[in-house]
Amino acid sequence: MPEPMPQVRDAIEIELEHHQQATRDVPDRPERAVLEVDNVNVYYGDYLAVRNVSVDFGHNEITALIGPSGCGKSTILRSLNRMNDLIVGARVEGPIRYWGQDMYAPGIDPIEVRRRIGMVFQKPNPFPKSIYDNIAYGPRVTGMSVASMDDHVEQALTKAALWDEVKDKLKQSAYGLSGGQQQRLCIARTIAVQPDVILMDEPCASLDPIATLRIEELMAELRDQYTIIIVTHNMQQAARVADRTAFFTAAIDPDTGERHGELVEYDKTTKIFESPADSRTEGYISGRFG
Ligand SMILES: Nc1ncnc2c1ncn2[C@@H]1O[C@H](COP(=O)(O)OP(=O)(O)OP(=O)(O)O)[C@@H](O)[C@H]1O
Repeated sequence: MPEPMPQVRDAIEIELEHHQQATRDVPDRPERAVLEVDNVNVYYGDYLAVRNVSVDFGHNEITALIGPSGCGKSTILRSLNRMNDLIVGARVEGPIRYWGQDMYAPGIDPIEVRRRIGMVFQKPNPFPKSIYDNIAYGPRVTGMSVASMDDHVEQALTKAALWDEVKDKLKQSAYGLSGGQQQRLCIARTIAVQPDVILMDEPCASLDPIATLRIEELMAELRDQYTIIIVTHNMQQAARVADRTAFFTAAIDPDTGERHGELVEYDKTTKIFESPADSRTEGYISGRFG
């Protein structure tokens, strides 16, 4: 096997060292799966975007989905809380179980699925409302029973490590916050409806390095209470924050010439970056392709 590019390798090794100091022991396999993706295909119209994906996401773990552009990371992420339902022509085939229940079964309310499995997007997208109302909105519209909305807002902002920065301006517009603060507000807004899984689609892609670090620290704090699944293009970020990593790629079907995304390898993050089982993973993490 050819030697990895040294600078990419060195950077990841430094992050892994940081990761090992900062994270707990991770069992070889998730002990309790919150979400089980069982041989799933996802289509857009007739196009099979991702095929035969099977993966169990562990409770109170952070899992990173990595891989080259177009391999289906966001497609899989969106299928984990039925966000693909909102895309015309998108279709998920095969069960995805949330605590053992097929979330695509008839009679399952997709709104309730999205309350329990929240999502944070690449670009911070606060509502055009005050900081307070951004947080209070979800509990109000879902009719959540909250003893004191003021306390509830404070708790969500505290969990998202934003309270101290905004406590004196709760009635001001969320648009007055910095990008990193807006992203933490969006995390607080997700937390406010009491999910147990938080999906993050490149949550730091539009943030500077300091704001990125705050979000990564926040993820580590939230892991004790939530299960986090993050799509990232940044391999150092995966090495820093994730307990487990799933590597996807896109392969061309020789019969049809179409590209389909597939899961190549899923394992503990240290294993993926230090001794991957598949040469395609090795090629990607060492920067030889992708
Ligand atoms: N709304 C859509 N309609 C049709 N095809 C789509 C749609 N969204 C994604 N695709 C296709 O599905 C495949 C997987 O895309 P997806 O965005 O999930 O990949 P990705 O790995 O998240 O990519 P990136 O890293 O560039 O965000 C691609 O071929 C893409 O063009």
